Amino acid sequence: MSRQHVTAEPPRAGLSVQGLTYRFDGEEPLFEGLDLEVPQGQFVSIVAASGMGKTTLFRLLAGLLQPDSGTIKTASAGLVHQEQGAGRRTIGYMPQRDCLMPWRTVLDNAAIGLELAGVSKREARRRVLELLPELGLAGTEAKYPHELSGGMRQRVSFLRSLLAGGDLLLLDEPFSALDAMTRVSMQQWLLQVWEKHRKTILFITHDIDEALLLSDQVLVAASRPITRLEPLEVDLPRPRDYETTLDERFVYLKRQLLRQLGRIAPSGEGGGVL
Ligand SMILES: Nc1ncnc2c1ncn2[C@@H]1O[C@H](COP(=O)(O)OP(=O)(O)OP(=O)(O)O)[C@@H](O)[C@H]1O
Repeated sequence: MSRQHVTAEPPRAGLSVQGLTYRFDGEEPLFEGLDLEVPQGQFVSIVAASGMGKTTLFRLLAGLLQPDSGTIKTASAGLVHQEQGAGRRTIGYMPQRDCLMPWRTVLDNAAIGLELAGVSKREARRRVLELLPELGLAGTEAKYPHELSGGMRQRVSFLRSLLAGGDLLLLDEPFSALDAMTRVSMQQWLLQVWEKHRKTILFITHDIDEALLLSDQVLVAASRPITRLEPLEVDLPRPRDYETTLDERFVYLKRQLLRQLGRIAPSGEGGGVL
């Protein structure tokens, strides 16, 4: 993309949040006047300490909770919390645990988001079968969740969100329950899938290396209530793979990010996972 083009046409927002304020009944506020803009097709991660409200933010974005005030818009859905049905259908929400239904096969688990959005069972199954090989799930369509590894279950869960989410995917610590080796291979897998589909992704993680490896931008929440998210641009070239984590630039960005997080972690704590 040329510089001139970027100047003339700023990227369209995949997600635009303005003035978001929310508190649970009788609790301290979690968000106060929060603005958040995610350009369409970007991969953006949110890193924050436990209990700051990341999952609550996703539930607000998905339309599962109603903000006290503020607006939430996606590229095609318009106002999420006012056009509830339409808003929910265009956002794919992948929670921490895979939530696959044990009595449904891979095919039917992956297809359910489309079916709930009104797509016929036949068409939903066709779309799932088309994507299974690309997602490393060829030949698993008739299997049940208990017959799959943890990584495979997360791939099925991701596929369900990918198919259901028109233009925005919310991924809430999708790899946190996986062992270290599987986690690394799932990160590489997600990079490849995302580079092909280029959906707008908002990704929650406690893992700094994971955030830097995957993202175009990392957002840091430094204080509670969250009034702003401090951005760090991750200008590492793509395609990326695990070797990217050894680049000098990666290490530089990691230092920057740790500094930003220093505001919420005691100084001297330089670990990779919050
Ligand atoms: N239904 C609820 N009613 C009241 N308080 C809640 C409810 N759900 C969450 N909370 C509180 O809101 C705060 C934020 O919770 P949330 O799960 O969004 O945090 P988080 O940043 O995702 O945490 P973690 O990283 O540990 O998953 C916590 O203090 C939590 O106890």
